[in-house]
Amino acid sequence: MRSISARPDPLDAVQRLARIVPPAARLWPATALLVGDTLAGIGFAAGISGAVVQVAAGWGALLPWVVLVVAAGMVRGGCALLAARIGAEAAQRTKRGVRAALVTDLLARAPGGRATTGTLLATCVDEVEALDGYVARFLPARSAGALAPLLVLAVTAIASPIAAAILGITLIPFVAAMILAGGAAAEESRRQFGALSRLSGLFADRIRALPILLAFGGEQREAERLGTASDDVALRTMRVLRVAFLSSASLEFFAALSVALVAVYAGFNLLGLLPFPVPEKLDLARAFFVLALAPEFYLPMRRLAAAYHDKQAAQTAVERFPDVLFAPPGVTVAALAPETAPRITLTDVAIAYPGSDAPAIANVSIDIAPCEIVAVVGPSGSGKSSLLHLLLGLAPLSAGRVTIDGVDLGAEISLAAASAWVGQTPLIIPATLRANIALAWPTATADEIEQAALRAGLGPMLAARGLDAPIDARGGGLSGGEIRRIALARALLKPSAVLLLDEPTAHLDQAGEAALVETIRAACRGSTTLIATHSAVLAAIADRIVSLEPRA
Ligand SMILES: Nc1ncnc2c1ncn2[C@@H]1O[C@H](COP(=O)(O)OP(=O)(O)OP(=O)(O)O)[C@@H](O)[C@H]1O
Repeated sequence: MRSISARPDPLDAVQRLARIVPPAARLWPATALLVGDTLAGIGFAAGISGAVVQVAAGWGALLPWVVLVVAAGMVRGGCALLAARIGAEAAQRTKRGVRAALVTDLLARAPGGRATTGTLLATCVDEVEALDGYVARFLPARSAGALAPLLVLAVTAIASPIAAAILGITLIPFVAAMILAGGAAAEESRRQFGALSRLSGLFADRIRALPILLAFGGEQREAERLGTASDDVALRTMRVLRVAFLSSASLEFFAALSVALVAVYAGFNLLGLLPFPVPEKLDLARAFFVLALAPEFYLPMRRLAAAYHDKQAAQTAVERFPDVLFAPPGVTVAALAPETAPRITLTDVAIAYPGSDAPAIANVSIDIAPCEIVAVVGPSGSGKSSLLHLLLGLAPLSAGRVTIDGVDLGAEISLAAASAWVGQTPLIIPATLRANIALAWPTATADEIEQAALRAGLGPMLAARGLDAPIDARGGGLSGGEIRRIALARALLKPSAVLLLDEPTAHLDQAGEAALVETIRAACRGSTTLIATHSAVLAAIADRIVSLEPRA
């Protein structure tokens, strides 16, 4: 059995992020490097203060401090570089995993729903990209931001407890500004994502529909809609930038204020000019040390503040991901894959699509013996395709029971893995004819693909253009009949115990249909087969004909 989908679980953005990104603890090498950067910063400050004190004592006394300054500077550069690389690699892995899960979900998804191809594309490309900064920068910066300032505070307190107290007090407005800016950024970021997704969706869908738009003269109207959507993105982006600049300006202000206060205190203490008594007397080395160290106190938090926007963007993005990505492990939809032709039994089956008032079919009972061929006929809209989709897990079973060799085909089990399927609107991918046919059975040999193509009646096309003829995403250069034949070649290629054929001879002339009917008759041998058709010639090859009545 194969896991193909899962039951959604209502989670908020924070819980969703926790499900799909690596825990911060797993980014410990990047965090350790950022803390290492702070330790090197302490060494740098010690080197500066030592050098200042020794500057009059000559090169011999100065040299060790200069070496300390240079070494600390190099360590800082190395730490920053390595932390960025580790974070980027973790982000890359996360994005790859999420995109793979999203695409798997989209491939297993029933057709329909409100999301368009364009918006789904925007989710897979742009919105997954929003996880990059969160994993690469925010998570390591958050852990380091909790640890590194405490280290600096402790070392500062050893040199000057009052300078440490000044740093601690100025932290209050800094954190308050961070929280306020974060809240505003979240809202703007959410709006920007919505606008970006609308634009990407609109653009991708209009490009796909370009020939139709041109044919109906709708290009001007659609160009205007795209223009309005782009203006909206530009406006939202400027608002996000405005909040980002305002918040970073306010944070820089409090950080600079804190360094200035420490500088004034250290200077006045050194000169003995403080207008109030303090329980410590700083010498030049300690005064310089606390002054050089003060910016280090805010550096990890400024790094965190800079990455805070990444967190908001990631939270907004995960809110838009499909619920199925966050299902707890273990709850999955499985695919039945019997190796020999199974008995398929439908008892009082009904299919009601979400949002539809009337069911597409109701009270349908059919018992199909192993290897039996059943033709399903009925007027347009009577539910023939829906019946086939039900077995593939693409339509909901609303009432009744479907069993495959006695095993219930419930909401969580489909026959897709065991079936060869010819749908009414076959998917054509922008690739060669060979790749399009091999889609159904990627491990097929070149000879098997060619045989399937010939049996499906693609001989003339093969002779004229060959199996490596390129096909575009719209199936340009293919006739309706050729697209049908490609779909049939796929079904012939895939070894399967169940054949589900939905109008396989539509778009074919009489001679073409007659030739294909023979191929289909041969292909059905050894499989349990359901054929939805309007063609009396095709229905005639069936062992039994089941007629569906139109629903009022
Ligand atoms: N995904 C869907 N969501 C909502 N309604 C649907 C969906 N698919 C089909 N329907 C509706 O279910 C009914 C049966 O459609 P279905 O395509 O199964 O009929 P059909 O007999 O195969 O028609 P045709 O012969 O024209 O192919 C129709 O009223 C259709 O509008």
